[in-house]
Amino acid sequence: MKSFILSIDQGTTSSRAILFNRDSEIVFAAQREFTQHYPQPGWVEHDAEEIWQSVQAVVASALEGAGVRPDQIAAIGITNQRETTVVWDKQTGKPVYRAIVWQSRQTAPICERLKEQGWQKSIQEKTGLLIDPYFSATKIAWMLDEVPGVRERAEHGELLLGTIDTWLIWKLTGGRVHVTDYSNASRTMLFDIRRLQWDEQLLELLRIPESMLPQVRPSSCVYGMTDRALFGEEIAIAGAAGDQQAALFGQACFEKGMAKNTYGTGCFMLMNTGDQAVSSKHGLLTTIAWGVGDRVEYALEGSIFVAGSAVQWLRDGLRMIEHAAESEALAAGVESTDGVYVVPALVGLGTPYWDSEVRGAVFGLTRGTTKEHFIRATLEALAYQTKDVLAVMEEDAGIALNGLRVDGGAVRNSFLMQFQSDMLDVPVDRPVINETTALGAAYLAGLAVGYWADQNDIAAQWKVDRTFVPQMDDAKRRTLYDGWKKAVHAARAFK
Ligand SMILES: Nc1ncnc2c1ncn2[C@@H]1O[C@H](COP(=O)(O)OP(=O)(O)O)[C@@H](O)[C@H]1O
Ligand SMILES: O=P(O)(O)OC[C@H](O)CO
Repeated sequence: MKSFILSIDQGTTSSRAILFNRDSEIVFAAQREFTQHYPQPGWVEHDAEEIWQSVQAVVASALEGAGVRPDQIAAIGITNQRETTVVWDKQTGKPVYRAIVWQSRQTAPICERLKEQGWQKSIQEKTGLLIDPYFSATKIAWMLDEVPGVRERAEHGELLLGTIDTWLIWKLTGGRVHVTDYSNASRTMLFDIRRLQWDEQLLELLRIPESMLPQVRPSSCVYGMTDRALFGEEIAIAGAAGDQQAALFGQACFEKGMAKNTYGTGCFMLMNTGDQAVSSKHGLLTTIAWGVGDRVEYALEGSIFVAGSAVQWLRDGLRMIEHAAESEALAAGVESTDGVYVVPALVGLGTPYWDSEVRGAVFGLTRGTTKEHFIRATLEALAYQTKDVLAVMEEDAGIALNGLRVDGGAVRNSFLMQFQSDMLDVPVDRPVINETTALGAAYLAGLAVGYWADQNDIAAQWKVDRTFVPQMDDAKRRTLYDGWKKAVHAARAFK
């Protein structure tokens, strides 16, 4: 039996390769950042070739660092920044343009046009998504329409498209396999999440030739073998999922009603809704969680744009702290925020407000306000935003949460986690392994090749590091949260 699973986590700012053993322990992790391109205000692009090079480099470092040979790897799992899209030439393997990143707003005019034409309802019914430049569909349309020669080449069947999972699998297999998984397909705004197929009407609407599209497969299955030239060995690529869905899997949220929240740059909260694709009335996204075997499961997703990045802003913009970790002791050093609220709407607000015009605001300042109050109010804002999302999620799903599993860089902050539990009035579970995204991809790959027996085997491996239990009384919780609601309302009025 081979000893390790190699997980490739291709994120927005860095690529990571992590080797896991059968006890879900990290054997070795390697990470490399790559270039962010901002060709115009609001545009974000990546060089897909540089991404591929960064992935090769971290895989090589992980194998070398761990002293592991390729023949000791049972399978590779891939997880990726979602929605980011690449179009490339089938013959040469060269991208026709840089990858357009999920954050990029260059397709806002296309989205406005689709909204004006009345497509919102039908697009939400088919894809579970809202019309927004965030998703892949309009990024593809933009490349076809704006990059000279691309439409013609696409119509001649010379070009392929894909999200980052697709690009990496294509590269890893030496250009032999063009696939994606259900979870990534469900972020394109081209995939019918109930019929489980590309939607002909949306392809026609955006004039995207079908020949460019990858085949959609389950998230746990052998997509192909790596090109022998890469590792001198063929290794099965056996798992793929978008990073937030992979984190849900890595947190073993397998039962309907289980949820996780990832506190990174932003926050992404996902709740497993089982085999039901629940439609949201409050700005949540309905998305495919994963396909394992012949079963597809769904999730509701809420997006908070600014979370850990608010702490970065305290550090780099306001220079109130030198390291993110200092925020914890400073916040805990005061009894309360003394009535201060920070609304960190630095790039607008996501779920449930979807207000791209609102900007950050601070309320309740007095002569007595200190840096500590300000820092505490910023951290508390992460917890309030999460409560905003959870409130609509519980309503849309008709499920009351009885615990939240957390991960991501900011969960190291125990003050924040305790306040989160107090605000939600549910226990918050921080697991031993914080790299749940990579772990989820490893699990998906491991399941496909029999490295782990089944999901029960995996669920039994999930271990809690610390559970934060609610300690705040109801009246205080209500008063604090009412203040937050008022602050958001006032911030939105200032436009
Ligand atoms: N102790 C801490 N308290 C609060 N925020 C933190 C702490 N440590 C890290 N962060 C925040 O977590 C984020 C990094 O988390 P990570 O999961 O690596 O994010 P991403 O994957 O989005 O790059 C940063 O925005 C950082 O400010
Ligand atoms: O790369 P991350 O961790 O910032 O995640 C990006 C999300 O997948 C975008 O939808």
